[in-house]
Amino acid sequence: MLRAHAVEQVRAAEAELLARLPEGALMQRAAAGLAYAVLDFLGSAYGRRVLLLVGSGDNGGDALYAGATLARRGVQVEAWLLSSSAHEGGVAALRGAGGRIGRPAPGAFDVVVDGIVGIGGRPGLRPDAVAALAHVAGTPVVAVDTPSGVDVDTGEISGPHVSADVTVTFGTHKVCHLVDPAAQACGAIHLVDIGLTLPEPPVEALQAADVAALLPRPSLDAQKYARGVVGVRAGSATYTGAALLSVSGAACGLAGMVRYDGAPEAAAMVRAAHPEVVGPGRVQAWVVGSGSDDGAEDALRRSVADGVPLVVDADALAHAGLARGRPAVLTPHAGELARMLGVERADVEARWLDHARLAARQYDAVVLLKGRHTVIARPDGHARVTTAGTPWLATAGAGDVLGGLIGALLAAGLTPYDAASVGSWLHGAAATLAARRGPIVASDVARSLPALLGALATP
Ligand SMILES: NC(=O)C1=CN([C@@H]2O[C@H](COP(=O)(O)OP(=O)(O)OC[C@H]3O[C@@H](n4cnc5c(N)ncnc54)[C@H](OP(=O)(O)O)[C@@H]3O)[C@@H](O)[C@H]2O)[C@@H](O)CC1
Ligand SMILES: [K+]
Repeated sequence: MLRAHAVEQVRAAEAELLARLPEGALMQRAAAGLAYAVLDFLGSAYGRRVLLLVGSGDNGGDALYAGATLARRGVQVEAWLLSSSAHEGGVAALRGAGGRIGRPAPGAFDVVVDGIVGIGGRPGLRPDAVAALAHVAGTPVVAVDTPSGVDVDTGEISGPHVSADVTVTFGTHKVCHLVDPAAQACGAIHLVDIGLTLPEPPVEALQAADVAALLPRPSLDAQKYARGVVGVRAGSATYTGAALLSVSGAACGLAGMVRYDGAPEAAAMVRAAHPEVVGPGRVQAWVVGSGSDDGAEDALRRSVADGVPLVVDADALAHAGLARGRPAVLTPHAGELARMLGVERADVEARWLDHARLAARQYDAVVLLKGRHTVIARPDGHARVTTAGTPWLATAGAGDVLGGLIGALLAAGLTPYDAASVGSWLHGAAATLAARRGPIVASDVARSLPALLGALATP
């Protein structure tokens, strides 16, 4: 599990460790990891030029000590101090190693190291930092701990900030490394272990091993009903494709049986494409809403009346209040969530985590907010972020496949929170697998699921 902690938790863990270590030891660990990450990025040391942008705190200290290590390896290191004060030990170390302090000499740099602010920074950048970044625009950036200027605990961006190619962080991930839009400003993330002992994090991201451990597997004496029956109430005479795609996600093999309950035109197409799918009857989970047109409210009412877990998607989200307090996963994109909360879409896109949590609380259900990094929030505020995926997944009908897949996981007995986060991860990973062969459409995602599940050792 990839865990993202709050600054307050990191500070407490740091204090506990600092009390047991010689002075400066923790910063040396961080700086050593940073120096090797920069060397790795450069690919060689001798004759390369690195500019450190240094703020007043320990974030700048990390950059300066790492700069000293790089200078000793033959890198030409210059440090541009952006504040009237800078970490004294770090400045002395860089000078001692032959680094230069002051405004940068003319000529191009191979890398800029952003040591302006880390977890002690307030969102936004001061004018000096903005001017310094403009001066080196176009040079690759390695950010120390966090890209300066982003809001570390929320992933929000409210002013100028650094956009990094790599972010080297210490001890644990922070929320801004996972949650957009800040996560997009991090580039690739490299975690350096510095020995912190941390409590449960507020945000986490499932990894392949977590997904494999949570996947439902048939028992030795399995029978189809016990493995779970998932029912799909999606699609209509007008939107037959939504029925097919939702069923293709549900028919991933993770539940024992799929039932389809919808318009005869759609049902005929579903039967032709998926002969194993049967008609309406008892189910352990319902998937409701995609392409349901004006039948969405009725479909959701009937599904809620069954008392089983639900996936509420698309047209049914306008009636999501019917599912309040039920074991349910609501799967809006930003526009749908904005309508559910009565806010602007731009507000949701500026504050993903906050809005996903707000909706989860308000609807008393798990909310899966679809985006580049999908956020899954529980009513108690705990959240997971899906980092598996590919930009090719931004394609019509992909959400239908996701709804069906989550429904299968619910029917198989996963909690709504696990079903949503495992389903979202599988969906992203299946799309990534499919996109190896070229551009994809939604049905390619469903078609890639068996190979992905096989690789995760399902049987
Ligand atoms: N925790 C750990 O385990 C470890 C932490 N380590 C490292 O320490 C870092 C945290 O260091 P930190 O606490 O000194 O804070 P930091 O981020 O350098 O900011 C400091 C000062 O910046 C200023 N400032 C604020 N906002 C600003 C802005 N927008 N733009 C410009 N300036 C701004 C403000 O001072 P002011 O100028 O307002 O007086 C503030 O006090 C952490 O990210 C990691 O790199 C590792 O070495 C070892 C393990
Ligand atoms: K930084």
